[in-house]
Amino acid sequence: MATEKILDVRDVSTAFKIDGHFYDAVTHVNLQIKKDEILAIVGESGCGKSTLATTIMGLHDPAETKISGEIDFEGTNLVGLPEDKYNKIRGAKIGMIFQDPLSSLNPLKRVEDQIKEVMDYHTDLSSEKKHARVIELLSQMGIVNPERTAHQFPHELSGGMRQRVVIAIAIACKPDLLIADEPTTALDVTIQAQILDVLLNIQKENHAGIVLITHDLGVVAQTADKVAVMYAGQIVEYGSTKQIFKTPKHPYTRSLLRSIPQLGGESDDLYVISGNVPSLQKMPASGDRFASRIPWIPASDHEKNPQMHEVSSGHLVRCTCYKSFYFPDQKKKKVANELN
Ligand SMILES: Nc1ncnc2c1ncn2[C@@H]1O[C@H](COP(=O)(O)OP(=O)(O)OP(=O)(O)O)[C@@H](O)[C@H]1O
Repeated sequence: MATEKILDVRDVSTAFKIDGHFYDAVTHVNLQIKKDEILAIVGESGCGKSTLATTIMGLHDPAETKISGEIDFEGTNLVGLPEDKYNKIRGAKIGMIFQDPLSSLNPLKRVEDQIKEVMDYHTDLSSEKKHARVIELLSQMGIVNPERTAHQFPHELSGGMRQRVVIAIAIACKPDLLIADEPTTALDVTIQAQILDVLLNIQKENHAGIVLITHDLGVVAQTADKVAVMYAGQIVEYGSTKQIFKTPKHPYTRSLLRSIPQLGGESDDLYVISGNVPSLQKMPASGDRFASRIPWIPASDHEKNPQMHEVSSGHLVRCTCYKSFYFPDQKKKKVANELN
């Protein structure tokens, strides 16, 4: 069913143990994904995107990580799920594509054996059927000579081919949910476009929900249905791709959009967001976490305990500071206009 919800992340926080103390890398995140939907998670490096993905995949050491909240995947809460049960879901019902295809592949095994491995674990298909599926998957990935590629080792393939193999492994068992963490970042621009096409085709054919993690807003504009903008472990804005690109509200979203020339509509000048994402130990305990990077906005414009506000149907923004936000050069222009 096109509107079936497959993932419901409710109030999820993930904290890492550093020097004996736990610090949040992901703080009270809520998001949902339906079948046939692509949700993009965007934000600078260090905002917690990968941590959220690996939390959903259950890839954290429980001794070093504290996870709270609920991750409802097709009716099963993944938080605290025993490893044997997780193993049945990972690879079969949830597939993951990592950024660097070379480190995701075993250099000593032929492509065919690596794709078969996941089927060996999750299916009881015969060897012939598995071979047929390998060839089908490699063809679906746009590989022109799948029999040849199936017999090659990773080092014999280009970066784009390797990423196609990684995607083939991730979708071999037709997962309902695919998590792609920066799937095109390590590739050059023309190959990036081909890999995005592959992902879009998979979504059409398999009707999977896709969580696409990226810092590339161009990729988001081309592919996503919905966007979650993450800053310092929190989602600061959430909405349809159209809402986020046409009527961005949160100062962070507006700053990200203005820092890419072709999509930011507020000025011709390229904008640089000053400062850095705070480290986990230096995360502000209260207030808008982005406030220190827009110091010209008075503290009184920020909420003390910023909440998500629905500004239009399905469009949520953290903190009311967006109401009075402006970029410094916009203020100068405004004053100049008033003086003339
Ligand atoms: N295992 C860990 N132990 C301690 N801190 C961690 C661990 N993994 C990530 N972090 C910290 O958590 C924060 C979020 O990191 P994360 O990798 O999730 O961000 P990201 O938005 O995915 O960044 P990138 O785009 O660079 O992958 C960062 O401050 C990072 O240093």
